[in-house]
Amino acid sequence: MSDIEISRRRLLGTVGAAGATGIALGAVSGAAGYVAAAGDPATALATVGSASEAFHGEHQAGITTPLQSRGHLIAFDLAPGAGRKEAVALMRRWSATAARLMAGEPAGDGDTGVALDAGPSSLTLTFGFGRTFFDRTKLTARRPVALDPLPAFSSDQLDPRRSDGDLWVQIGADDALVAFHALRAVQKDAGEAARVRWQMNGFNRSPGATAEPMTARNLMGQVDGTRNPKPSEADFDRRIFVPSAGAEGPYAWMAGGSYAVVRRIRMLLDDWEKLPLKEQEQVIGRRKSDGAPLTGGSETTELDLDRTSPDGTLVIPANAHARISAPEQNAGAAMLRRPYSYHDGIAADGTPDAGLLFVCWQADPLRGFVPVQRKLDRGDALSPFIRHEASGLFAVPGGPGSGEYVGQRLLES
Ligand SMILES: C=CC1=C(C)c2cc3[nH]c(cc4nc(cc5[nH]c(cc1n2)c(C)c5CCC(=O)O)C(CCC(=O)O)=C4C)c(C)c3C=C
Ligand SMILES: [Fe+2]
Repeated sequence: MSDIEISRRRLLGTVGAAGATGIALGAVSGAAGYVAAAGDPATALATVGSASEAFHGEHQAGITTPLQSRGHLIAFDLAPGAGRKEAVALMRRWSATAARLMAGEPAGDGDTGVALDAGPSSLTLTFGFGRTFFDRTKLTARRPVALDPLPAFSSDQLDPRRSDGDLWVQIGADDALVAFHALRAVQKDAGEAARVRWQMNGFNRSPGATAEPMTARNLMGQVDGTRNPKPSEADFDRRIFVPSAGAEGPYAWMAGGSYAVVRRIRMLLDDWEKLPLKEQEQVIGRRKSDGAPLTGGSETTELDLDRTSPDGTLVIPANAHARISAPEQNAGAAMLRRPYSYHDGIAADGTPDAGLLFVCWQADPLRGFVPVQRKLDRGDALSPFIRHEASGLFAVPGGPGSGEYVGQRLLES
């Protein structure tokens, strides 16, 4: 066992016990620590590092996991000459690394030490296969129809170099160093087998930044995620995950899996921020302050899509984003949105290169992203303020069982 392994294991053991008594991680690692009484908001801050997500299970982690504060999305292409054999070895390496890192252990020999002193911090690594992966590995017969290319949308301005890819990895963590540590480990594990095609880095609010857990805000300042399907809802699994029951035939390997649509959506913030508050609210159909529908109530109140003002106009405009994207307006089409914000500095034209790394999950993109985006593309009031710049669609297999690696049921079928 390396020195790094010993010190991280020891630390985690201590934090596990400390979490129960409310002692901050900082106190354990020797930084300026404090003792918080149970129920004190400071207790929540103290537990950020010690929270962990399971690597094994029916579904991969990072789908229903609450939004983490840091994210990296990376697509890889298999190297020239690499095929199924190299893909198997790579998925084995990535899975072993993910299992270790998510448990708060070092990556193995040659660990960079970047995550030393930190707990797992809700780290997740989620792996997916793009359409081109199946040709490269001669598994075309096992490629699901759901991976057919997304249709072109009239407002798309997609950069092919930052789109698609053979393999996709989503990394999320509630600590920037823990996320970066995992990113480097994944890149190193790729070795000679795969090359980075594109990488995007994102963020969300840090846990503990608000007095109580709240729906996230995006860089336009809107409360974003209110009407996401909830795991407690009866139809959640059916909407988000490929059913396990009766899964057989060439696509049985996707049982318990999900399809991720990834869109890098630039926000034209200089234009948006000039728009008066009232007009911003009309664009979405919800209040900016608390996310409540313009028809009243609180964030979770149902939208009253039929309500009109005394002058006869709809209170939630016909082209409001929340109206157009609602499942009731799209034959029930729904998806789990799990985005990260991004900011890559100032573009050549002097405007912020910032927006949303929109990631959404569904059992079938044709009953999730595609019909909703078709509708939005035709008349969403938000369209003048956003630009879709990159796109990807990935088949994300179910979670690995004990002793399995991610994608084993595809690669060894
Ligand atoms: C095709 C799918 C969608 C894209 C692309 C999209 C981009 C996008 N959305 C916002 C901000 C908000 N979206 C909201 C709701 C909402 N959006 C979609 C789909 C896409 N959004 C759905 C399915 C829903 C839920 C509709 C419903 O069930 O009623 C909201 C309102 C609050 C909420 O429910 O989350 C906001 C705000 C931005 C800024 C954006 C691109 C940058
Ligand atoms: Fe939206």
